[in-house]
Amino acid sequence: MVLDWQQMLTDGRQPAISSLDSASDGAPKELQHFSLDEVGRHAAADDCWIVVRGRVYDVTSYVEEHPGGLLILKNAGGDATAGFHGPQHPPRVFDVIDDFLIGDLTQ
Ligand code: HEM
Repeated sequence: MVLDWQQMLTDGRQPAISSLDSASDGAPKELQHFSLDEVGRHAAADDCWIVVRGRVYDVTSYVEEHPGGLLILKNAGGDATAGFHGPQHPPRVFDVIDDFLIGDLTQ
C-alpha cells in the first residue's frame, strides 16, 4: 500500500491501528498515556521522546542511527509531526517509527 501522507494529513485518515499498536514481531504493546509536559521532560539526545500525530515515541536508541543526524532532535520533547512528514523521509520511515511507540498524548 502506498501511503499518501499529504492526502492523509488533509483528510485525517490514519494507518491501520493494528500496525501502530504492534511491535514489529506482531506482539501487542502496552501503550501508556502521557501529557505534553511529561513528553517535554525527554528532550535530550540521550533521552528523546517525540510526538507524531498524537502518539508518543521514545526514539532515544535511534538518535545516533538517524540518517538525518541530530536534526532528529529539532522537536525533541515536543511535536515533530510536521517535520516527520517532510519530503526528506521516504514512506518506509512510517513503518520504522512503529518500533518506538510507547503511548499516546492525554488531552
Ligand atoms: C531513510 C531514513 C531517513 C532519512 C534520510 C532521514 C532524514 C532526515 C532529515 C534530513 C531531517 C531534517 C529535516 C529538516 O531539515 O528539518 C530529518 C528530521 C527528522 N527525522 Fe529523519 N530521516 C530518516 C529516518 C527517520 C526515522 C526512521 C525517524 C524516526 C524513528 C526519523 C525521525 C525524524 C525526526 C523526528 C525529525 C525531526 C522532525 C522535526 O522535528 O521537524 N527519521 N530526517
